[in-house]
This record gives sequence, structure tokens and C-alpha cells, in this order.
Amino acid sequence: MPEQIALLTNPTSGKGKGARVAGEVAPRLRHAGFSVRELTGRDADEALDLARGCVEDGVETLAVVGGDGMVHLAVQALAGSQTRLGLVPAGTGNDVARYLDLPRKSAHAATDVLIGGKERTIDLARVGTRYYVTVLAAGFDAKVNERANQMTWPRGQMRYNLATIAELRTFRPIPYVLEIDGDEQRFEAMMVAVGNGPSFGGGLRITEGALLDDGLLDVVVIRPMSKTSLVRTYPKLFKGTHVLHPEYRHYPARTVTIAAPGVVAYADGERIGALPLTVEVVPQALRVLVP
Ligand SMILES: Nc1ncnc2c1ncn2[C@@H]1O[C@H](COP(=O)(O)OP(=O)(O)OP(=O)(O)O)[C@@H](O)[C@H]1O
Repeated sequence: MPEQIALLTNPTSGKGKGARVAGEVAPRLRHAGFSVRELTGRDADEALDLARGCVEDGVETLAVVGGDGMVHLAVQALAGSQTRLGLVPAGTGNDVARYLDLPRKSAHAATDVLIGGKERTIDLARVGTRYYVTVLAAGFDAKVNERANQMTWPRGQMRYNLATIAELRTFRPIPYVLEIDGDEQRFEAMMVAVGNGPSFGGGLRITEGALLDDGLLDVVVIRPMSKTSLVRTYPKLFKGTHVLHPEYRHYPARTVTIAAPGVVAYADGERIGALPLTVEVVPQALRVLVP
């Protein structure tokens, strides 16, 4: 029997890149001897139903063509199952592809990993019934996200830049209550991030050092700093050198509860919900294909 692979495409990812890329991947997989099930949901809900169907049918690999939001969707179906995640990156940020050293520029090279890659098992983080792979953030960046989502103009990155500037003008440190593995702390901060992996938002290494298979979450707190300091520290996130800032704090955790008034949390770039929320690590919950 040929090995089964399902190819679940988000046609909207990367401004239409998903649909283009999927057209290249499927024929190469068939040529390599795979039995390919090509799937596209009409919307995110239907895509999730399709992913769940693949797991129920015992498909060996569910390869998604899309960005981190698409990985997030697939993981809701794959967590704890025997079906492996394959990934052909076609999003704008692609942090999960960065974590796994998957080729991000070439769909051809990413398809090679589907054909001849190795298997690795990684941890997931869970909030209620929702799983995530990358980082949950609740603070300044989530306020920017909420503001950007309410704007209808301009489109793309510029909307986030404008929302950041607007939010910087009025942002005040947030009073948090954090409970890390049973220890409660109260403080004011700019943001709290809970990483399963080290980066979000396209390579912003907020939870620098987070490992995908250590059975731990990495909680990062950015304590209050001046607006000038915040603006200067932001570019350091790309290298992870913000960890040297005196207002950076890091705590390993298995379970963390975050509470703060009026703050909504985002994870894998998707809206999760208003605080308070509890995040738990789920060790070894996802099988993935890697180079
Ligand atoms: N047919 C569909 N199938 C799956 N997801 C869809 C579909 N249509 C719209 N979406 C939405 O696409 C979003 C995920 O997009 P995805 O992550 O694949 O690409 P991106 O946003 O361009 O990339 P990145 O997350 O890396 O920035 C989800 O929020 C989902 O609701």
C-alpha cells in the first residue's frame, strides 16, 4: 500500500501563496509514490473538520500548506494522535517552520522533507481545550493586535505599524497576577508571554531559549520601561538580545495562570480569549516531519 498523505491547503495564506504552492506539491508527492488526498476548506471551520477526518481515518501524514495560523488549526485535530504534521510554509511569519528548520523559501525543498524527512515528537501548550505551538502573548502586543483588527485601513504590515504607534501613545503598564506552578506573583508589566517555542510574529524571539521538547513552558515578563526604551528594545527581539534588558524576566513552568483586566491573549497569531487563562504544557503531544 502506498503511504498516505493528506495535503490541507489554506488558499488565503501568504496573500494567496498557499493556493499556488499546493499546485506544485501534490504532483511531486504522487510522482514519489504517495497516495495524496488534496483538501481545502471553504473556511477555517471546514478546514478543521477535514483535518479531524484525516485523523479519524488514520492518515499517516497531514501536510498543511499555510502559515502558523494553519498549523494552529491542524494541531487542534492532531494533538495526541498518531497522525504526523508535515508543513509546506506559505504564510507571512512561518515561525513553526523556523523552529523545525524547514525550508521557507522553496516549496520544492519543503516537499523533499515530506518525501524523505525524519520524524520528531514535540511538546504543545494547551489553554482549556485549545492547543498552540509557538507563543501565547497577553499585553502590549495583544493590544496592538486588537487595535489593528478594528482598523479597516491600511492593509498588511502598515496597519500593525500604525496600531503600534497609536498604542504606544496611550499604553500604561498592566497590573498582572501570575501563578507559576502554584507560586503567585503580582506586578505591573508591559507584557507576559508564554512560549512553547522561542519566537512569534515572524522571528521575534520573545521567549528566546524555549525548547520544543523539554516538557516546559517559558514564561517571559517584560516589566515596565519607558517608551524610548521599549522602542529601542523591539529590534533586539529579532536576535533575542532583549534578554539582557534589566526589565526582562524569565521563568520555566509546567502550568501558568495569567490574570489582568481588559487583556485578550493571542497564540500562534490567533485570538484565544480574554484573561484570566491557564496554560499547561502537554509533553510529546505532536509528531512532526523535519529535515
Ligand atoms: N479555507 C481556509 N482554510 C483554513 N484557514 C482559513 C481559510 N480561509 C481563511 N482562513 C484563515 O487563515 C488564517 C491562517 O492563515 P495562515 O496562518 O495559513 O496564513 P498567514 O496568516 O498568511 O500566515 P502567518 O500565520 O504565518 O502570518 C486563519 O486565521 C484562518 O481562519
